[in-house]
Amino acid sequence: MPTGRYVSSSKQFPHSSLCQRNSKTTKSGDDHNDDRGNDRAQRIMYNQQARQRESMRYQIIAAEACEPLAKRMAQKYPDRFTFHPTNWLKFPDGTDNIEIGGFTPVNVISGEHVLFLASFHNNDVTLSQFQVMICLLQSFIESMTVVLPFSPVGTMERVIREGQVATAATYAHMFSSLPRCGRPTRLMVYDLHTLQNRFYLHGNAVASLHSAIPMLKDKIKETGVNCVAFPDDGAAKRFSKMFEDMPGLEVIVCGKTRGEGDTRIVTIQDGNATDKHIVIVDDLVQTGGTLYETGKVLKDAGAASVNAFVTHGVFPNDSWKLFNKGGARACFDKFWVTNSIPTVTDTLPTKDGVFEVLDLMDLIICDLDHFSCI
Ligand SMILES: O=P(O)(O)OC[C@H]1O[C@H](OP(=O)(O)OP(=O)(O)O)[C@H](O)[C@@H]1O
Repeated sequence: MPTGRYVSSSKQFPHSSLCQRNSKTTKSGDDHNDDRGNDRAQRIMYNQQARQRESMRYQIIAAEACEPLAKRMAQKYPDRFTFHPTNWLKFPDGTDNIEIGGFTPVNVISGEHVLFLASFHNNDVTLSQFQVMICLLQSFIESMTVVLPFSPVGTMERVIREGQVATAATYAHMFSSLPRCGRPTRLMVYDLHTLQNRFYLHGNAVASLHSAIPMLKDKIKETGVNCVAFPDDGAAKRFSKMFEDMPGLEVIVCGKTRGEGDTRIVTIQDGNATDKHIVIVDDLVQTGGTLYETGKVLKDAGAASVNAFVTHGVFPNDSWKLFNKGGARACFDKFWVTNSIPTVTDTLPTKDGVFEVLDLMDLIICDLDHFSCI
């Protein structure tokens, strides 16, 4: 049973290398500013607040698909996270019969900071999770942070005909209408399709936007990749600034138009692929048409090797099979994807060397303490 909201300083969360990259807030102030008394006092206060945030402890409630992640977090940092399994049951008529963990035999949730690990991989589980979020927010909790690594409706943010439903906006409406526990719900999302979607939230929910690109940068340093390629202008605008601290890394920007079905027409707009070891970077893969056409164009232009990275492997209808060894689109040496959609990436074959699933756990834990990482 938790004994307080914060762990003692001797049990603070140990920084991972991912956190150290963002650890400006926890470093002591530079001496050359000592003469500016106000600045120094402000900095000390800021650092104290940052340290307090890093030692904040959370009670974890997780969607069924996120239970393995919740267990791993609690196992690795038991002073910081306590996981309470929830019974996601159904009545015979298919309606929810849920019992949230941590309330019986003793209520250890009320008065605490709750971390809700969410996965919206279909409408049924999404509705169940909204019901649990409402119930938690009505249970006198101190705060609620929802980690939804992949927002599946991110691409449905606009309509071209009256009557179509922009589900990015309607989901945001549902989040915004959640009860308030005293402060707004923090919604942590990774590599949201379009950044402006954050402004669809209002009222009782605030978006906290994060990126998995730091994990790709580690892979670039480990391998011989010396060039990043963006399949379209949107991806270039979205991600290119995140690589500015890697001097020597070449950049290629492509242009994409969509045809019928999964037809994509890709052309190189800027940059030279000759003899480069390239990684194509995008937020998500669905049919794989975008990545495949980009890979083909880069190889035709003389690339020495081509790899792919996406944060979200959506892969409807097992479209990943085409990229696996022997598949009709097996054009990548490595295909990196995070486990933001565990129901999909847990099924990816990783033994034959094409797919590598990057674990978001340490990044999520680090990002809990750093509010703007885009
Ligand atoms: O694997 P695929 O089926 O090719 O889909 C993946 C592509 O779809 C999305 O872009 P989209 O073309 O929707 O961008 P837009 O918002 O500019 O239309 C996403 O950013 C990828 O580039």
